[in-house]
Amino acid sequence: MSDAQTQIDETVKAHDVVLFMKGTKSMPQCGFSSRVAGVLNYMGVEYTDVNVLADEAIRSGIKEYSDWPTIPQLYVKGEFIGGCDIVTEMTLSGELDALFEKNGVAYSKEAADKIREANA
Ligand SMILES: N[C@@H](CCC(=O)N[C@@H](CS)C(=O)NCC(=O)O)C(=O)O
Repeated sequence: MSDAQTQIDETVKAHDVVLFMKGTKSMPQCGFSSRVAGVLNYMGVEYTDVNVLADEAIRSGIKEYSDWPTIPQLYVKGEFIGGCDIVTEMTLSGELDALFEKNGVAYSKEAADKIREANA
């Protein structure tokens, strides 16, 4: 594995929830990243953010790692979950709640319900 692949692999295995994004969770620099970070922030999920704009090798490396062409990318327990569209759909369908519950990731169900109510 290249250095970037090793670094990515170690990061997603060391933290329960990791979001590769443009910018940071407190200052996203792209609407798609902002949306996923916003959902996780609102749901009170503890997660590690990796700013791909800070490292070109990670920006290209994460696409190779997941075989997914875009950023953001959400990982739970080392597994690639999806980007903005998938995470949005999973939030609205309740699949994200189920995924967090299955993996013992703490989140606010009340906040998730509020997102669903607002988008009903
Ligand atoms: N439909 C995508 C939207 C994300 C997207 O299109 N990201 C683009 C623009 S931020 C991207 O990562 N392009 C490759 C790059 O900038 O390296 C999703 O669901 O996440």
